[in-house]
Amino acid sequence: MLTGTIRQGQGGIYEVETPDGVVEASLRGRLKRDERSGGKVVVGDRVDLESEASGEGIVWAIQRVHERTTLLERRSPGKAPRSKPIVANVDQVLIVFAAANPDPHLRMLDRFLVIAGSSGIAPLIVINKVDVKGEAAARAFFAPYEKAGYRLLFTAAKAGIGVDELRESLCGRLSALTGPSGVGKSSLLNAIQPGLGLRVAAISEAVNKGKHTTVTAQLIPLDCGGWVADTPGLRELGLWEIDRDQLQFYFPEIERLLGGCRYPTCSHIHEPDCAIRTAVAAGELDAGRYDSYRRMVLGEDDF
Ligand SMILES: Nc1nc2c(ncn2[C@@H]2O[C@H](COP(=O)(O)OP(=O)(O)OP(=O)(O)O)[C@@H](O)[C@H]2O)c(=O)[nH]1
Ligand SMILES: [Zn+2]
Repeated sequence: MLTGTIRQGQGGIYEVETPDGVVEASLRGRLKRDERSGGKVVVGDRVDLESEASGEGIVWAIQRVHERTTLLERRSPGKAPRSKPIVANVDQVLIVFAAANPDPHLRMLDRFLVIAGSSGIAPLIVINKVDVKGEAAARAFFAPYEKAGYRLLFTAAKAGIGVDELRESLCGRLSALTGPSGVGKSSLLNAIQPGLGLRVAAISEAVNKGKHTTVTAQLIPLDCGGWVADTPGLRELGLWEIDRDQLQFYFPEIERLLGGCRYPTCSHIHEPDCAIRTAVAAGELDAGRYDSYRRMVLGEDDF
């Protein structure tokens, strides 16, 4: 028996990374029936394999899926909301934005942070292209995020700023990568490990060409151990639905103030004596972050 990690899966055949190398495996028995009824084995899943002799030599069968630590799912809105699992066992979500070129869209960053938070996965915010306007300016601009308690890394892919630190954060872990187009995701990955960005870009390209129904997430192995997952589904932000009354828990700086409002069921939108709105008025809570919260609660955060 072998234990491994699913790196890729298509048409019922899974590529599994094991201590003995990468093998191909397929589902057997109960797992196969589960698959038909909607239960899914996804990229990142840890699985037990058993070998079966066949005419073509040894074939591997997936016998058991280990319990998942986390699961990134895409939740589609609609009358019958469906959730589609994308990647299992992600340790951190890397959210890459540029300090400039393109200018950062903070309301979009907030949306990414809520998705990570609601999935129970630690986000790591990477601010790239700090060479354009300087690192000090970038740090000042993103100060509300540091204050909220998020971890930020400031990088410049070409100048090599922050690249070693980023590599260190990735080694030995399974990281999901996301962020808008043109912020330098591929450039950063190439700086970490030559050729890495190219592999990820090839996946994104297939997705952008509208083939995303057949392209699933893939784990790309790192030389230093661990993987980067390019998760096409994570980019389709409009399709993620988050329970509105849960949103307050995914803004850490709002969550810390909970309990201070007059009404225990306060939505922090219109009620009197709201601790959150009081903090915004006093300049203690970032007005932009609150605006994101408000728009998400009211369903006005489409972009
Ligand atoms: N000044 C500066 N330019 C950068 C930096 N990193 C990347 N770029 C440039 O920004 C542009 C976009 O970089 P990519 O690495 O392709 O960005 P991406 O996020 O992978 O873009 P998509 O593939 O569209 O998602 C390229 O012209 C890069 O040369 C940086 O740190 N500083
Ligand atoms: Zn309130």
